[in-house]
Amino acid sequence: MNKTTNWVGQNLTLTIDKVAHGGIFVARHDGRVVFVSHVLPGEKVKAVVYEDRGGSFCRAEPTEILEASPDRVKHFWKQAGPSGAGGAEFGHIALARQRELKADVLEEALDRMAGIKLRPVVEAAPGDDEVNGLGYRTRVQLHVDEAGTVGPYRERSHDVVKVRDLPLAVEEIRELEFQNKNFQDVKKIEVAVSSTGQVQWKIDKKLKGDERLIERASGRTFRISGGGFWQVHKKAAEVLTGAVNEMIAAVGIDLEADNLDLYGGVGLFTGTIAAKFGKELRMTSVESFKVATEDATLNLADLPRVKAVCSATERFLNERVGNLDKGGKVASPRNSTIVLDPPRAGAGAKVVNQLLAISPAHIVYVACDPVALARDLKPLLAGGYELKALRAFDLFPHTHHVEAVASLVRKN
Ligand SMILES: C[S@@+](CC[C@H](N)C(=O)[O-])C[C@H]1O[C@@H](n2cnc3c(N)ncnc32)[C@H](O)[C@@H]1O
Repeated sequence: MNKTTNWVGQNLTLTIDKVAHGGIFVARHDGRVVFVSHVLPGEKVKAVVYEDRGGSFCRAEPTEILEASPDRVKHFWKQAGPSGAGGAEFGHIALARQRELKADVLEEALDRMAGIKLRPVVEAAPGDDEVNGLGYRTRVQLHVDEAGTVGPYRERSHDVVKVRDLPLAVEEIRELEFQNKNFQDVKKIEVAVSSTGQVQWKIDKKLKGDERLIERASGRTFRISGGGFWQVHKKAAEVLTGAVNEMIAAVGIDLEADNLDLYGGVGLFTGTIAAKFGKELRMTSVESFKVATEDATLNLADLPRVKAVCSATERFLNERVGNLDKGGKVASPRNSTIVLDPPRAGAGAKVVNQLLAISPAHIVYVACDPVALARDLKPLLAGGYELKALRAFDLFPHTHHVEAVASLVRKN
């Protein structure tokens, strides 16, 4: 076989080398890379190629495990696995080993993309080990097919898989048993439950149940109206606000400075930073979704020097950078702390350059994608910041996702 032959349908015998970003594993065959799902490093497998667009790599899934890794376990979800229900692509791996693999991905991304040499520890959320990392999702998206069957999509497809249970969902969602009901003329069902016991679901965007969810985290209450972002794992808000506050405590915060909470959602970080460091905190939460900004305004209403602004981060920072050029009416940004928690794609070059122009004393970057984080860290380190601390959390057990929080301090 060579590069000019399309390998789709070929059953290859492969030895798996290492994990790659995105929940897949790397093997080599006949001079090409084969990305294989549902396997483990060190395993010998037979795998069928399902995608080959030419070039240096193709994609395959296992048909037979010839030599299994000692870290392979029976998948907890019968309908998952190769070409099965999506969303539990690490479910065949012992939980502790899943975290090592996530650490491998983060370590490699930091080294390759930002030149950072660091072996992160991926920490479990409290209580997860006791329940094998199940029952944590407070938000679940299900799809409905033409026959009315409700379930997750089959991986790499838009086919709905009939499942009997949703083992990653919290008890309150599992008890609703949407997956055992039949819906006609519906496409999508989104379910969310709050830590204070409310249940909300949307059937093709039509809201049912509680109109607003009330959440508690790190000593504060937050309301979230339909569509607003809230962290998925039931312990995520506590874990992430704890990490952010710990990093801020280690560096210190100037409560008078022009502190910012970028991609602020309903005000989670602003509220919990104020709860820890004082209600006199000056901070602006910047969020592009109007409904979430309205929630943030209410959630932060008791904090006299806090503001929630509805704006794209890029546009907001543009104005701040413009003000610097004019001598600036706003409080000095040089002493400020900026927390940012962007979507999966990361902050990107434009926002990173704006941050460098503002040059705050401390940047706390909350990231849900290790590669996007590493890509954004590189120019920040080159621009005069030092990586003071980095913590990583397993807030999506049985998937490849990993959350990281990085603390960057201006060197001079
Ligand atoms: C990962 S969530 C974090 C929200 C919040 N920090 C939290 O933990 O609850 C990212 C948030 O950024 C918002 N967002 C997405 N793109 C944005 C942009 N360009 N500017 C400002 N906010 C944005 C989303 O609506 C979402 O609320």
